[in-house]
Amino acid sequence: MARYELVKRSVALITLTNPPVNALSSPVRHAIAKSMERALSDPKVTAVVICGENGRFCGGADIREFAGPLRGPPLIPVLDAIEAGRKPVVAAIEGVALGGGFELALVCHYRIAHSKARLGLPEVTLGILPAAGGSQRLPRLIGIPAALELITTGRHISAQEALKLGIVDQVTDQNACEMAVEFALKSVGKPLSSRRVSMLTTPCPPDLDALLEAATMQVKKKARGVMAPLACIQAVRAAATMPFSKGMKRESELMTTLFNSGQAQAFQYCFFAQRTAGKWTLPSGAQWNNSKPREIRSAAVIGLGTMGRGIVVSLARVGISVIAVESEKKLLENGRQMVIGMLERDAKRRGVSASLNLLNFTLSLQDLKDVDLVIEAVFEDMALKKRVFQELSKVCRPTTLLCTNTSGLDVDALAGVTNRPHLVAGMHFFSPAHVMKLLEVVCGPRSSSETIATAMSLGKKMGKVSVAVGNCPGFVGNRMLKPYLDQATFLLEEGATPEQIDKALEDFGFAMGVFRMSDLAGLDVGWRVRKESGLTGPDVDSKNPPRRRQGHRYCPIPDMVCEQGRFGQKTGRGWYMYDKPGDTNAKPDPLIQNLLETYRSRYGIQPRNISDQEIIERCLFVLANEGFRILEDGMAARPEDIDVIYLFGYAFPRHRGGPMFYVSMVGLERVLERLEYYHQAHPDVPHLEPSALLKKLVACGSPPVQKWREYIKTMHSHL
Ligand SMILES: CCCCCCCC(=O)CC(=O)SCCNC(=O)CCNC(=O)[C@H](O)C(C)(C)COP(=O)(O)OP(=O)(O)OC[C@H]1O[C@@H](n2cnc3c(N)ncnc32)[C@H](O)[C@@H]1OP(=O)(O)O
Ligand SMILES: NC(=O)C1=CN([C@@H]2O[C@H](COP(=O)(O)OP(=O)(O)OC[C@H]3O[C@@H](n4cnc5c(N)ncnc54)[C@H](O)[C@@H]3O)[C@@H](O)[C@H]2O)C=CC1
Repeated sequence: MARYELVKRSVALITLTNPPVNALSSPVRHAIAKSMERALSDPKVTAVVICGENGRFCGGADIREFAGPLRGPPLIPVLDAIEAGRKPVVAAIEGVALGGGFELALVCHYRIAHSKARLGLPEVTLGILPAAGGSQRLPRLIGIPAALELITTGRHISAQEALKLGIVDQVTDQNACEMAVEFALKSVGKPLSSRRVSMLTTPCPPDLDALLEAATMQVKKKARGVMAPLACIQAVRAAATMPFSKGMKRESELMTTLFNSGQAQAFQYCFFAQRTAGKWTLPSGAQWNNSKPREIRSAAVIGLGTMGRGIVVSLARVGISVIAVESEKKLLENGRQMVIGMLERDAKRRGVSASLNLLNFTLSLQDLKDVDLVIEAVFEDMALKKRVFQELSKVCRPTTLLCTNTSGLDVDALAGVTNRPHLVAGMHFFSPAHVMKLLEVVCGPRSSSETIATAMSLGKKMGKVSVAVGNCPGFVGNRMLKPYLDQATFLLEEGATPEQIDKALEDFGFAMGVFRMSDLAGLDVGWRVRKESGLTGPDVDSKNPPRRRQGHRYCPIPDMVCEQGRFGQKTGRGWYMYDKPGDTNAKPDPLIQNLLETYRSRYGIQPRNISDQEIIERCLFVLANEGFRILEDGMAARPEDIDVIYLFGYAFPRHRGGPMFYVSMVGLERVLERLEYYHQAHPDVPHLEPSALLKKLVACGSPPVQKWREYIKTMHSHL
């Protein structure tokens, strides 16, 4: 787990050998401790270099070990021994030095980094803090403001920035390890006391309290209810106000609190869930590691509306040439201006030049003869989409992949009108498509493994988190959203207000409650869908029986809001009122209060006090209940995929781990019991009826979420 060799006759070279990221697992910590002992006790050795195999210094603690009790030597004494040693130790940083890996570098007396290396303390993103001395050493090395920013955000920095901040001593374009050996030889005999970071005094700014207060306000605003950034600030305060040994004690206490909070488990679950989601499988046995994606050099996007523009930007900025198609000259010109503006702003932000030369705009599908892949993003209208796919089928070469960005229509029905159903799949982006990280890759029953591999790999290339899902109405994300939104409006009928429901969800951790979010997205979108599916509109008999449509409870309040021309932020009125159209500051609107009161009295509904607990349970348990049904139906391969979809597509709070992880933490038995209770109270809401899988899991002793797959295995899978 670490190789020891003597180089240049007097330098002990310790190479961490724990692929893929040289994480500090128990055997690695053990090997470092033993190697250091050997180097310090060998009189031939005058200096030490620590590096990592395969061009990666160290990715930090082995996160998998956090799930169990500590085994092997604890990290802190191993690090302390390096710093205290009487021979100079140089860290040769290539690839990454993250978390415990960065802390390992901080105890070395010198740090040499390769110009492409990235450094950081990402612990906060795992719900913890740098607890192997990082929160105490970094402020001593670079001062409070810079350390505070790095520790509370977990941001990775470049070697150049690390040099500027004084974290590394030298940056090289050459082999960092060889440079470090030369550097180590030159350091022999030089005094080490000023190189021991723990011995430095933290440079303390005069306005320390104000600085920490401002940081506290900032993190509270950015990450509602998340404990780790606040603990990071307290640890940095300790570095500023306490001697090193006391600061270490404080760091350790804060770490223990975070570890026992449940939030750390949720964050760490998210880390692995995100990586698991890329590992797709199809019923044919084809999967991520046995299917080859095609390389996509050119693509076309049809429709330059809200979604199409963002998709064009996502493709062009990773070097794919794009032909963008619209139906009318004016719309094409408008789309062109928008896309160019978006690409230019994006390039400016990233400090690169905009790849405008990759763009072509046309009104004719005939121009798509030679593209490798097409993404259709026209209106959500099956007849229109079928016409487009038939046309594409004729125009594009037979090997071109045809994808649709539909948010819920039958991908296989579209495949069926083409001459290449195996090359058709869904690529469901989220709005705004150039910003949102999620991509649902919809696998139709006839999509080939190469098609899925290509869509997944293209998603990755565009920087998306891609999740393979089955072909059912709404796929995974939107299918689950419907019962969640329904519950929110049922709660309005029963006595709650939009403000109350939003506050409960925001206190839970969502950046925006369901009504504020709907105002942002636009209320007309859902209204159009409801009209098209016959749930509302002039032809629907809304009185007979009232508040029931297509056999189930139906809440017409969202339709009534839309009938008043209130489409959300863009019209300056929605569930809330805004000072002017486009404004984002939502204020409670007395007209909505009136509407709700009139509605309740018309239907003889006695409003009742609804607790925040009921809001959370009804909205989120029903969300997860649909997730269980999706797993039963084989439309998602595992609960982790559902959670990743909700984390990246619907901003589910990360410290709750996603809807499926959240209910597993609440306890499946309790969730089942509450769903049964609510279903009894509202028998006309089928989504409240506990799913068979939830019942099965409870009957099997409520296994942890990572084990659910074993119970789903026997069921029919579309993935
Ligand atoms: C009271 C005292 C207590 C003291 C406690 C001390 C506590 C600490 O010491 C604190 C810590 O370090 S916490 C860990 C901090 N490090 C990180 O957050 C880095 C996590 N990794 C990354 O960012 C990327 O993998 C990275 C940028 C490194 C590489 O990205 P890539 O895209 O190239 O590769 P991935 O697909 O992300 O990863 C490849 C495989 O490696 C697994 N992995 C990565 N980092 C890991 C890590 N740190 N621990 C365990 N497994 C890790 C990853 O899951 C993936 O596995 P497979 O999916 O199975 O291939
Ligand atoms: N808006 C959203 O938040 C999301 C929408 N989607 C899906 O993306 C698709 C597009 O939605 P939006 O961009 O919101 O719609 P949009 O109404 O903003 O844009 C659609 C565009 O397609 C163009 N178009 C229509 N027929 C065309 C044709 N035959 N050839 C070329 N262009 C044509 C229209 O002129 C319009 O500019 C829909 O299937 C929708 O369900 C998916 C995810 C999120």
